[in-house]
Amino acid sequence: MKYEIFSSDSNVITFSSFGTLKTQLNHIKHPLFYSNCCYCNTTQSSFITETKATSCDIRKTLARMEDSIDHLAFERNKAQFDVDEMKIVWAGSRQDFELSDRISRLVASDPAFRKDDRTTLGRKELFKNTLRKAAYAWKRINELRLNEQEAYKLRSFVDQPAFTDLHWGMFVPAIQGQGTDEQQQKWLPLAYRMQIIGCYAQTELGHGSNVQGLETTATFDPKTDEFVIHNPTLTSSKWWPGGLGKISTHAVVYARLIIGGEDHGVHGFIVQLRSLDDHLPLSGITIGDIGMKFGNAAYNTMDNGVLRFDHVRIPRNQMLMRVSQVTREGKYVHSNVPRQLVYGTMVNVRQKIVADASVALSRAVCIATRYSAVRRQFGSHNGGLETQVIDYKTQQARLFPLLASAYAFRFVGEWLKWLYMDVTKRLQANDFSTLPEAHACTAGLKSLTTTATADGIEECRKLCGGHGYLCSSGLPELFAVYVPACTYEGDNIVLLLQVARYLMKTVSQLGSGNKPVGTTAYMARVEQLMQYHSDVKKAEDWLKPNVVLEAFEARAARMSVACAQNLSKFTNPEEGFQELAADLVDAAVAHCQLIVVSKFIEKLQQDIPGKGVKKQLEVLCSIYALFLLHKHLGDFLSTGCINPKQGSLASEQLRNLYSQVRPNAIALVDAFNYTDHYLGSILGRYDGNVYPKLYEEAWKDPLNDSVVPDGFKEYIQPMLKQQLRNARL
Ligand SMILES: Cc1cc2nc3c(=O)[nH]c(=O)nc-3n(C[C@H](O)[C@H](O)[C@H](O)COP(=O)(O)OP(=O)(O)OC[C@H]3O[C@@H](n4cnc5c(N)ncnc54)[C@H](O)[C@@H]3O)c2cc1C
Repeated sequence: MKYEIFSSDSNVITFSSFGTLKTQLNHIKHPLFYSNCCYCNTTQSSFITETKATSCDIRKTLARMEDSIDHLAFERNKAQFDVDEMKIVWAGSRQDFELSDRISRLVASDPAFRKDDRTTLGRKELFKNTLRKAAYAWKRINELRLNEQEAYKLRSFVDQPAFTDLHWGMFVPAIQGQGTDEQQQKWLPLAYRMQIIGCYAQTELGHGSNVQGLETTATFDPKTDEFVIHNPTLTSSKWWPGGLGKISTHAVVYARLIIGGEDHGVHGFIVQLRSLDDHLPLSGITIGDIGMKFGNAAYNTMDNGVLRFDHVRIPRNQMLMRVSQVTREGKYVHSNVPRQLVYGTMVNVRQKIVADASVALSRAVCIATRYSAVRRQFGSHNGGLETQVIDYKTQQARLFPLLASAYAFRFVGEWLKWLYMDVTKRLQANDFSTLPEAHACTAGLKSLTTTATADGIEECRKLCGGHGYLCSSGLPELFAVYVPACTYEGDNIVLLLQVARYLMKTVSQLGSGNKPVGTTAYMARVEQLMQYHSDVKKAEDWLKPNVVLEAFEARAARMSVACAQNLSKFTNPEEGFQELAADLVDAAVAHCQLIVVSKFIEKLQQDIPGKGVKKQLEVLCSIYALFLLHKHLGDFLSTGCINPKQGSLASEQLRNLYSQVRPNAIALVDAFNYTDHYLGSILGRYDGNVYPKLYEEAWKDPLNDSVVPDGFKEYIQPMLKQQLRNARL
């Protein structure tokens, strides 16, 4: 089909494949199309209009029209549920939805937050661009008088890691959690107004996971009533803290407290690093950035830093003294505030990481799902359309479990937020009974969700074929920014080993009257779970929440019990723990997967309004659980929880579920309500107008600034002309 427009400058503009032109003409009501538009009234195969507009006007108008076409409308029309209601479920509440929606649009519509050229910037330019955005964001936060939650949202939608993340996310909470009332009164108002900027300096060149191995010292000098902060070795240099390299004026520095030659272990100290006037490092301090990190742009917007102290003195009252104190006389005393309070802060930080995992995974899934509906490969008959790649069963089997995981992580994150509030309330009432379990549970969920998200983003990149590898797909940068989440705030394996220790302790106490609590409560039924055999007889049986839950409980309990039995064979339990570490990690993963599955099921027991919304969530919940069962079939079979036939029935059911998700896939990712700005992906554009935009984007690359590249004359021409021997290389 061919469409022609004759313009006043006698140009004929020809267009093909304008299937939706007619509806668009009615919608746009551009004066250009009011007269002589025979296409609107006839069914003939060409569209001819004469107009006084110039060809340039027409091209622009048609480009605008093209932009207003929703290429995914036919997919959206297939949805069997109320997307607006799902948006509210995803956001947590109507209020949360409205807040997110408002702030994300505010950021998206402000050209100062543009980020489409970010991956082509050099490090210095990129860093300056980050500083400008951070300062502008802070200005807008103040101008608009945003509250804490709104300000947090604004910073996240700006979507560019910056020193402010550490200031608000680590420095402020460290003082809130570990500072005395007096210290909080002194430092927090300065931090809240950003009159000082802080970071969290724990990790050293030689030690990260093993915090007790830190070497920086803080030696008390009773003569001057000061601590002397010092780095005795190269490996004791602080290394990694975000915001430290170039920006922070202050840091919470973790160092070994030494009094009268006695080592009292690692404590936190507030240390000023740079002058508040000229930003130069204070005397005795060496400080800088640790260098480029993985990926283009990505986390290179952050100044992760190196820091060394050469006998730097700070007043005694800058040790964070909520839990333990050093008196004027140099006595080390514990306050009456319990040490476990520190774990409360950790629970808070980790629950935020779990919430962030669902956001990062859902962004990647949104991009891959939309693009999979746009992309067509093979399957054309008689010149018809090729198959959308989302219709390939292999694509569905890779993509839909990730979609389900994004929802699963969203709900477990929501539950963790509740858990943190519950723990806080209990701590205030001096009830520490649930703290170890909450601590193990958040450590495990941090590990599980960040690992699955990092792997999931990479899978989404592959799901987008070659174009997924382009920076303009948004996926390489998303991956590069996200992947260190597997390492910071606790290496994921080290965390799983902590969970395993907690599980072994729980198993060892079974029958002792110490009842397992919270997420380990199922262990109380260990005898029953050891006898369990699934009674699944047909594929649909796997849709029953209780059937799934019992299988997951039995698998987790049996893996823990097996580890405990194997451990008991070792005379030295620590040696046994090291030897069996890989099995222990598997047991911890099984336990954490059970938590996610059970929290998804619990969510479905709530009243969820909106046409078809609950049904969709039920499908996703079953996909999440059965996908895990399929992936870890070896665990379920070797522990004897299910038999091979039941395993293949689960796979059969999974295939059915994928078919049920297919018509709803686009609407399910629309429910995340991400703006195109936030997604930052041409492949994931809401309107699905992928190809023209990819084409346009290519020409914006700095390499295309000139037709003949810089360097041609010196290096390529001599090669072509066989003159390399004389060339100055
Ligand atoms: C982007 C980024 C930002 C960061 N920001 C900050 C910050 O703001 N402030 C800060 O203080 N730090 C920060 N860090 C540091 C981070 O917290 C540490 O890197 C992290 O704690 C891991 O410690 P590590 O690097 O020493 O790893 P290691 O512990 O050396 O890990 C190396 C390997 O050994 C394994 N391993 C270690 N111990 C064990 C064990 N007991 N059993 C089995 N395997 C083990 C690990 O699984 C891993 O595979 C940041 C790191 C990154 C990457």
